[in-house]
Amino acid sequence: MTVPPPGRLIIVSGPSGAGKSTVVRRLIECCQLPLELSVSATTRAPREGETDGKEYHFLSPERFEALRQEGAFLESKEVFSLGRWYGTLHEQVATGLKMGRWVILEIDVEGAIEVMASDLDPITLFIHPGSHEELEKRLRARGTETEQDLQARLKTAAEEMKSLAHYQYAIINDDVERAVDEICSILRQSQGT
Ligand SMILES: Nc1nc2c(ncn2[C@@H]2O[C@H](COP(=O)(O)OP(=O)(O)O)[C@@H](O)[C@H]2O)c(=O)[nH]1
Ligand SMILES: Nc1ncnc2c1ncn2[C@@H]1O[C@H](COP(=O)(O)OP(=O)(O)O)[C@@H](O)[C@H]1O
Repeated sequence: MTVPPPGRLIIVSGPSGAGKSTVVRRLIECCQLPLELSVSATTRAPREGETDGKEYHFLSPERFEALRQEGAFLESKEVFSLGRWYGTLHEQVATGLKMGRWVILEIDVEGAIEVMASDLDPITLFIHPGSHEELEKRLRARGTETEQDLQARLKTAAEEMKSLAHYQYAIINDDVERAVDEICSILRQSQGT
């Protein structure tokens, strides 16, 4: 039996609305690397069109807390201070890496900094939309948040921008295909490192 080459961990952070999910989805489709998205757990409600187990594992707060107590999470955070939790499951990451996959964590800055301090040696990318005005425009156009949620996301975005220096690469998502090409090149260059 052939042993697969070792996997890599990739962290993608950036303000809500920057286009992380859009870019990551396209990257997985078109970059010729064994990429896979780590499906996080969350206590937030599914949006229209989201499926349990695909975008997230949607859990009750009780179930999430039980998993946290059991140590099932590599990291977990209350993002946006609205009482909703998000967490990366150890198992998702371990299984992917063991199979030689390049596992992508789409996580907030606090969670990312915690993983950066581990021995997992992630490639770290921070995606941003170019300006705060553009971010607000995208969030409003997406139309998935209440006004309270939207304001919390914009406030957190301003904070998250201050952490850009913690990341190896800053990507401006002004154009999805261009951003995807840039990230794909970065990942290809890091092959073998
Ligand atoms: N720490 C941590 N943050 C996460 C995780 N999953 C998602 N997030 C963060 O939570 C934020 C909100 O996610 P979501 O509610 O899906 O909204 P969206 O990013 O605006 O589509 C994202 O921008 C991510 O940065 C996770 O497993 N851990
Ligand atoms: N380069 C871009 N230019 C314009 N709109 C974009 C771009 N990238 C993503 N979007 C749109 O912006 C919104 C937020 O993108 P999304 O991928 O949901 O962001 P995030 O995952 O960072 O919260 C979506 O409606 C998406 O279609």
